[in-house]
Amino acid sequence: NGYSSLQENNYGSDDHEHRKKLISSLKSGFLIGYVFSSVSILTIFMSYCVPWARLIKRKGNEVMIKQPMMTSLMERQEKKRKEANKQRKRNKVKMKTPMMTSLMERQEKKRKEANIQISTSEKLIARISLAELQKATNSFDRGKVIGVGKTGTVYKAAHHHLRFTAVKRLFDFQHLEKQFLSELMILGKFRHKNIVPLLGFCLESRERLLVYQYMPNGNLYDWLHPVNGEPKNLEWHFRVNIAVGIARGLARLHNHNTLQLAHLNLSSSCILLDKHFEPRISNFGRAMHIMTSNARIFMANIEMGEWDLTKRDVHQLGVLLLELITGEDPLKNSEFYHSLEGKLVQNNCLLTVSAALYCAVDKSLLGQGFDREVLDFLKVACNCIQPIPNRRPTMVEVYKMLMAIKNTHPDILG
Ligand SMILES: Nc1ncnc2c1ncn2[C@@H]1O[C@H](COP(=O)(O)OP(=O)(O)OP(=O)(O)O)[C@@H](O)[C@H]1O
Repeated sequence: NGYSSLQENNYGSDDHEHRKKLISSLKSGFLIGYVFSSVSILTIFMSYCVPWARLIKRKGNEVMIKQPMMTSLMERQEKKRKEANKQRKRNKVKMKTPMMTSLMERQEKKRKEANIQISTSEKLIARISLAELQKATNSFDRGKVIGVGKTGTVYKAAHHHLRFTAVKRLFDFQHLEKQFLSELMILGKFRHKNIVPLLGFCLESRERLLVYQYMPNGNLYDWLHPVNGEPKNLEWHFRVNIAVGIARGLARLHNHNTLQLAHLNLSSSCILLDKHFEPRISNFGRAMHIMTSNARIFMANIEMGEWDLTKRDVHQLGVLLLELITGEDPLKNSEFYHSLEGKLVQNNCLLTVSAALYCAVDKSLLGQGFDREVLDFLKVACNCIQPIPNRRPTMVEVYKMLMAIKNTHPDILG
């Protein structure tokens, strides 16, 4: 039992020793395992995370580097695009500018000039309201129409203070603005017994109206060429007086001290007759300043005689004198006037031509004791229509020649 208990004791201490060793080896193994696995996990973690981190960092850096480059590049491109757009616009403007600007400038200049002319005219001629003219013409009643011209319709208007006037309502103001202003400026300045008096004007929205003194005997054309052959006898002394009056009015126009003008649109239809058959020249829409036009022509080095505007008026008056004495309508019988001019060129002899022409004279004028004057009148007319302008007399000379004829019988008209 003792041996067995000793053996048991020996065996018991060995077992204890062995267990201790086992535990310590287990502990160290466990520690090593723990350390190893921790290191492994850390290594694995590092091996994954660090490259990512680096990549992110690099990318971040790249972005940070790229960003300013990109931005400046884009900015430059944007700037270039804007610059190109601006340049394109500038080119467009450059292409348009000379034409557009000059057109706009001219329109603006015209508008300013028109305004100045209107305000100048306002000082000379009364401005009348459209409402008043509507009232005076019964709202432009057709029954009040006394004539229709190329530029407008003329109405007889009744006013309480002016009695009767002739109101000319222009058709299309945009195209006729120049004529309107021309009439205003000229008739505002010229007051003469042989020029139609302009009493007022109206300028409202699109309406342009001119108000003249009413001429009860209408126009000369209607007297010389009656409609439907209605006999309208215009006696010799009336015809002479009309011729003298027209020449007087034109001479005044050509020789005014501040404003010399050529009419350039003379015909029997623009000669109005007042109640005493005194002629009044109308239609100044085409009139021109002589000095300005002559100066321009002189600078262009063109022979003055050919272009002297006053000589055109003299020619037109010559045709009118022939119309007065022959009764031939220049609009319907242009052949008569052409053949007459042809004869003048061929013969250059007024007496022969006048003798031939004498046959064409209105028969009602002959055999009344004025045949000599009728012949002299014809000579004046032929002188005025000379084909070479320099050979035509001046308007003052025409006036004097006609006055001499009239004065042969001064008692006729008093
Ligand atoms: N002040 C007036 N008094 C009386 N009748 C007038 C007056 N003004 C014009 N008339 C009449 O109206 C007609 C037309 O006149 P207007 O001046 O418009 O005609 P026009 O001679 O053809 O001129 P335009 O070419 O400028 O139109 C004249 O022929 C005349 O019979």
